[in-house]
Amino acid sequence: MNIRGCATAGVVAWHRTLRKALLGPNLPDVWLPREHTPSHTLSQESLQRKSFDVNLKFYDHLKPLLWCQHVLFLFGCLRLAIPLGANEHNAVILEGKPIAKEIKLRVTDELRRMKISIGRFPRLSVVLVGDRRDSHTFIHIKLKACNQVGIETVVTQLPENCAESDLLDAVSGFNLDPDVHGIIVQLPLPQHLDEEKIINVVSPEKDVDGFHPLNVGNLAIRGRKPLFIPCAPKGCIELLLRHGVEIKGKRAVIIGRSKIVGLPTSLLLQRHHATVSMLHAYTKDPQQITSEADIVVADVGIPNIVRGNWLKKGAVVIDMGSNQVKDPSGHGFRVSGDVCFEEAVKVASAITPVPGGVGPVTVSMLLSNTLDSAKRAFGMV
Ligand SMILES: NC(=O)C1=CN([C@@H]2O[C@H](COP(=O)(O)OP(=O)(O)OC[C@H]3O[C@@H](n4cnc5c(N)ncnc54)[C@H](OP(=O)(O)O)[C@@H]3O)[C@@H](O)[C@H]2O)C=CC1
Ligand SMILES: Nc1nc(=O)c2c([nH]1)NC[C@@H]1CN(c3ccc(C(=O)N[C@@H](CCC(=O)O)C(=O)O)cc3)C=[N+]21
Repeated sequence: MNIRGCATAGVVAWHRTLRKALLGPNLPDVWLPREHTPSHTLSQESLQRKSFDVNLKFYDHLKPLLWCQHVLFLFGCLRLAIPLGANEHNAVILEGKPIAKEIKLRVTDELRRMKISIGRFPRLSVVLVGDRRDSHTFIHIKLKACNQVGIETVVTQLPENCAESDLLDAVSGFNLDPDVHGIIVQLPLPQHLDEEKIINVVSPEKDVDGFHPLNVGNLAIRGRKPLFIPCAPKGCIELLLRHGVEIKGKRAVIIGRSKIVGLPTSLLLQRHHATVSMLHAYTKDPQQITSEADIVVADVGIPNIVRGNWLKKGAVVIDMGSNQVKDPSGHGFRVSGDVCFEEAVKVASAITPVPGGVGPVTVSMLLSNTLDSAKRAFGMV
């Protein structure tokens, strides 16, 4: 596949008053029966209409000037002659940072009240095996966020070649510790360790990643409620809902079927009554299938694999990719999404940026899950 380099374009941030979303620190119920499923106000059509309205207003202002067809013609020629700049597109930019900020404030406030009322606070234990650059980056981001809101953290770092029993012992220790409310084992693990075995050992009550089979199973089956929903998929849905993107009845394509993102995102989108297709490494003609989707979620781990010509005009694009790539300048690394932003932004009606899209919301969901876990442990729910 031809994957062209595609730098993330600088874009005008689009801010919209944040509506109270359905998923947040208090995890309101998304498992309502069909008649109660909220319909969201800003559909894709209206997202498109919104940008169209902006264009109309722009031309309204120009109307007095465009007093004859000659001027119009001249303007048209000029317009065509100037190459489209990075900001001249119609897609709404689905910013994640303001959402993450708001969730963090709510978590901070709840934690403050928790400390005042019972003098206790949540603690998150993080287990890191090996020395992967990206794992270090992700853990640094999570620890920083915990520190900002007042969640205590404990990090256990094991060497790349550690024995499976060392890792199992570390997790079991955290399971037994009543002062630990959340446990994450950073993935991926080195090849010699059995990922599924480790995940099975994490107590489902402390599984703030939502990867334990009990939590995944309860997410998968209609009418059941998991203790935790995985953070990135929860962030994806939160972002869609807060930006008023209608999910019900829409065709969603998820590229990637990982347990961290793709699979649970498909389950959540189905909970919200989307019709979901899953694409993976063996899918034939992913471009054709993706081009039929109203909502596209990219979770592949390959920079810029999703090109502009994969997308239906007006699709909503959620780029979950967070790939560290060497900076073209030769100095250090930068983060790149799975979607070629520069191309997609011209076709989509709304798109998440990388960085600053789903990533920060994912991290705020980890804080929210840890808070929920502590509340359950303290009998506050
Ligand atoms: N923003 C966020 O909050 C988060 C971002 N991420 C990012 O998401 C990306 C993916 O991570 P993760 O889910 O852990 O990755 P995995 O490697 O676990 O999964 C990748 C998926 O992509 C599929 N795939 C691989 N190549 C192709 C292809 N050519 N066409 C279609 N599908 C393909 C694989 O298919 P198959 O199953 O057949 O192998 C697999 O299902 C990374 O960039 C990661 O950093 C991850 C978590 C959170
Ligand atoms: N047990 C486990 N749980 C995870 O949740 C988990 C994991 N393992 N392994 C790896 C993936 C990846 N992941 C991300 C988290 C935050 C950003 C994030 O905040 N990204 C920033 C940029 C980050 C950067 O600068 O590199 C952004 O998009 O703005 C991205 C990706 C969680 N994961």
